[in-house]
Order: sequence, then structure tokens, then C-alpha cells
Amino acid sequence: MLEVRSLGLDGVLEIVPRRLGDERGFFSETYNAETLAAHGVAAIFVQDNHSYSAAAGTLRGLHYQLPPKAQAKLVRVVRGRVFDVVVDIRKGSPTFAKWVALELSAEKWNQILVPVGFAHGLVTLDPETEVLYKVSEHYSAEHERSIRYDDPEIGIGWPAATDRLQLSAKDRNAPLLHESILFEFTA
Ligand SMILES: Cc1cn([C@H]2C[C@H](O)[C@@H](COP(=O)(O)OP(=O)(O)O[C@H]3O[C@H](C)C(=O)[C@H](O)[C@H]3O)O2)c(=O)[nH]c1=O
Repeated sequence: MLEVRSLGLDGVLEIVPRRLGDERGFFSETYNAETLAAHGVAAIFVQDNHSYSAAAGTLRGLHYQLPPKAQAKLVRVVRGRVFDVVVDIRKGSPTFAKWVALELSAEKWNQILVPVGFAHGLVTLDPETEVLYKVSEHYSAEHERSIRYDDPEIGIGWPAATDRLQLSAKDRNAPLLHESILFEFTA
């Protein structure tokens, strides 16, 4: 019921649930803990989030929560398209500060799994884009952190979705990676 492939960073996966079509349309199991566990995904999710972005070029991130509220995320798009980015922020990791990106869309029906220890961000590629995602720990403003989306130490190749990016003040003023409290890497 699932296609799963590694995106080249520890535990960062593209997941594509099957869509079972018939004359009415389709049915898809978009989350199944047992099926994910069978593919080595141990995270259990406790909260669903839904964000709507009116404009293409809306950039959200890079975000993460610190322990004990560190979150794994399972992200998908039900309308529009996003360029989704995951960054390894585990100090001592052989892939520290490395990033991978994936286009998520309703058309592709794909999802990205963001493990604990990674920062997450996205930029919308279409107007009126809606992102649904599950998180493995509840929201905690106290433990929430941001890193600058354009930190040269990370060097994310954001697409020129539009000539003007739209960001929250929090994201526009986020600290750089080297100024941030990060995760410890355990081999
Ligand atoms: C994340 C979150 C936020 N909020 C409140 C806090 C603010 O009053 C408002 C907007 O929050 P924020 O500006 O952090 O939302 P985004 O910029 O979309 O951030 C999210 O999008 C990026 C891509 C992520 O990966 C994070 O999971 C998440 O932080 O919702 C809640 O009430 N619960 C929550 O779980």
C-alpha cells in the first residue's frame, strides 16, 4: 500500500500511498502506522496540522522543536505544490547542515518524512496551496525554534518560485545555524 524511498539523509523518506481508483474517484490510506512501521518508520503521530498559503512564494521555516518536544513530521500537500526542504541539524552528524528537497503536490500524492533532529521548511510553488502534516509531539511554543532559510552555511537552493518571497517576521528574523541550539548526533 506504500512506496517508500530514501532521499539520502538518515531517515528522510519520500512516501507515496496507493490511490485505489474506481468509477467514483479514488480511496487512499494516507497514514497507516502499521504499514509505516513495516517500512522502519517508528514515529507515532499525535497532532495533525493544516496550513493554507494564499500566494505562491510563501516560505515557512526552517522550523523544529527542541527535546523533550522534538517532532518527527509526515508532510503532504492536498492542493497546489511546495518545494519541501529538510536539513540535518544534529551536531556531529556526517551530514550536518546538509539538506535535501522534494516537490510535494496533490498530483504526485507524495509525502515526506522528517525525522527528529532535522529542521523543516517549505516554499509554495502555486497560489492557494494547502499543506497537511502530522507531528509526533504536540506543539510547544517554549520548545519551538527557527533557523534562517537563507543561511549560507546550509546553502538551500530555493526555487525562484516568484520574484517576491512572503515570510513571517519570525522567519525573516530567525537566527543562523551556528547561533542556534541544535541536536546531538548519536551514531
Ligand atoms: C506549528 C504550530 C503553530 N501554532 C500557532 C502559532 C502561531 O500563532 C500560528 C502560526 O504558526 P507558525 O507561524 O509557526 O506556522 P508556520 O510558519 O506554518 O510553521 C509551520 O510550518 C513549518 C514548515 C513547520 O515545519 C512547522 O511544523 C510549523 O512551525 O499557529 C499552533 O497553534 N500549533 C502548531 O502546531
